[in-house]
Amino acid sequence: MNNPFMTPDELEQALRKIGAERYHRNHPFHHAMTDGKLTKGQIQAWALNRYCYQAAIPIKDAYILARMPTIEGRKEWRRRIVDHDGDEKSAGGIERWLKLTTSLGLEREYVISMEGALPITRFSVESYINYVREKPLLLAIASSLTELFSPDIISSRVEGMLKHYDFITQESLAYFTPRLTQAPKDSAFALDYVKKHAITADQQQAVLSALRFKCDVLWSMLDALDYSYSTPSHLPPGAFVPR
Ligand SMILES: O=C(O)c1cc(C(=O)O)c2c(n1)C(=O)C(=O)c1cc(C(=O)O)[nH]c1-2
Repeated sequence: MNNPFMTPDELEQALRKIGAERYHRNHPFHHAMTDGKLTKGQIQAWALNRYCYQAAIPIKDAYILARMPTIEGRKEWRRRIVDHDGDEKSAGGIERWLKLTTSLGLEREYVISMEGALPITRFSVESYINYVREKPLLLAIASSLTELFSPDIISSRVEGMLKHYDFITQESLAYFTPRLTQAPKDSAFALDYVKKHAITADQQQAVLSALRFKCDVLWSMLDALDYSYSTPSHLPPGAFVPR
């Protein structure tokens, strides 16, 4: 099928439509979380599995950084890595995520080992890293565009969790506060890049499928949690068992 060439703004609209339909904000597990329907064990499992994603982000960003041809682009992508890994002055996002898992009663070393993560979590995260490593730079950058939609899900998550779970505090959710300013900065750069560099109809279609792929990564991680922790007998061998 021949797809027509879109203006950059039409491309942005098409990307936003994908987010509206496929972003993990629409997942039943997210709704259960924000409606106060999850047990502490399910929230522990979510935080433990999500650690794998957090830990992968600077790795995939390093693959992008290595291929960025401009100083401006490298500076931007280096900042993203520092946001997650931290520097001499401040702890990064991964460390802040570990504060959350620790506050939930999970042992730091156990979380970092990823031993208790679900197989699908590991496969999804690995496929994201591989995607970024193997695809052209344009698509690697496009796959980060789920961040266009993350401030909204983060706000609803934080609000819902603080309202419904007495074991969650503002402090334990501190990971998310800087994300509300970091993510718009990240996604503004990435969106601008994609709008400028997707210059054929085929490239535009590829950009859209990169975003669909990334939505699938996030969606499958919640599918796995939903399936495995709704019914204890669905737990794969070796996975974290809530006590
Ligand atoms: O809380 C969320 O639901 C959520 C989603 C996403 C996302 O949409 O990929 C990211 C984050 N958080 C996040 O904290 C983060 O640092 C991040 C980096 C990226 C990326 O692909 O480069 N996505 C996300």
